[in-house]
Amino acid sequence: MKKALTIAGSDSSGGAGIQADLKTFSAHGIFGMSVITAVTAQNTQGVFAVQDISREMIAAQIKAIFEDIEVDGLKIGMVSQISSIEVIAESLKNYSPQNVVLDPVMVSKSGYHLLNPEAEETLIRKLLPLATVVTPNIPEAEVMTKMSIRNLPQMEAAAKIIRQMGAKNVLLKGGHLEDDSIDILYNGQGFEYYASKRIVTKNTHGTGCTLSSAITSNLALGYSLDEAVSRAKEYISAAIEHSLEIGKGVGPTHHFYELYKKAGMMN
Ligand SMILES: Nc1ncnc2c1ncn2[C@@H]1O[C@H](COP(=O)(O)OP(=O)(O)O)[C@@H](O)[C@H]1O
Ligand SMILES: Cc1ncc(COP(=O)(O)OP(=O)(O)O)c(N)n1
Repeated sequence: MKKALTIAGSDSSGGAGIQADLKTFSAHGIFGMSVITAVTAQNTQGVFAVQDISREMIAAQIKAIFEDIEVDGLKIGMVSQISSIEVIAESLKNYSPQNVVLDPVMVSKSGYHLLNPEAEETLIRKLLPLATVVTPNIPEAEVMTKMSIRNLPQMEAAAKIIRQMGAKNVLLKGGHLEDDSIDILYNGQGFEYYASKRIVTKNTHGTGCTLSSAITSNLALGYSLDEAVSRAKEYISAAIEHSLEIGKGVGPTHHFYELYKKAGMMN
């Protein structure tokens, strides 16, 4: 059985973070493991508190896994502060992990700064070079490039700049634009495009986490990056199509049974 690890924050409401990642790994028939970087108190209406896990405990979790278990795919999600980023980068150097998907989580849809803005530069400098692919959304790409992104040509220009910052591949997600939802992958030579019809729903909590952990799952299963993204896009589209009216705010995507069967059967 293939094994994947998520290094990310816990979402008490289960829609994003570690919880979304583990559900996605399971749906793909992957054995999921976690290193928790922070515990958040959040629900469909907002983020109310965050407690960071100490750098010693983050290092100990990473060591415990890598010294014992083979990791076929690694996703890095919410990392809130400079010291956490530094310890993750230092620890991972000992293990040279393959198939690393970096979701540079910065601000939740409810507007909470999950990454301390002071840590943005450290995240780019320390984690980007470790990533097989980095998956910013439009606001994250705007922070990274300091440019405004409103259309496809601007997405392409931003992806080129982010790759120059040290990522091997850049998947810039278009979920925040108004038109059809198009994600673009840049590998330094050319672009691949992954388009889907915009699904009209308010329930999109955890879309970025789900997409990045689906890519990680597919890479762990041995798919090429292009195939991994293409399959992950199918997965997230179905999970949004069937998203749940849970809570009073932005409900979560749904890793429903048929989707488990589909992702699993496609293995
Ligand atoms: N309303 C939607 N309809 C279809 N796909 C969507 C929609 N919203 C987001 N997506 C897709 O979900 C994935 C996550 O995108 P995005 O919402 O931009 O990221 P994040 O959750 O990090 O803000 C991308 O593949 C994006 O294209
Ligand atoms: C613990 C935790 N990690 C990441 C996020 C952000 O998740 P995302 O998939 O980008 O979805 P939104 O929260 O923006 O809806 C999070 N909220 N919590």
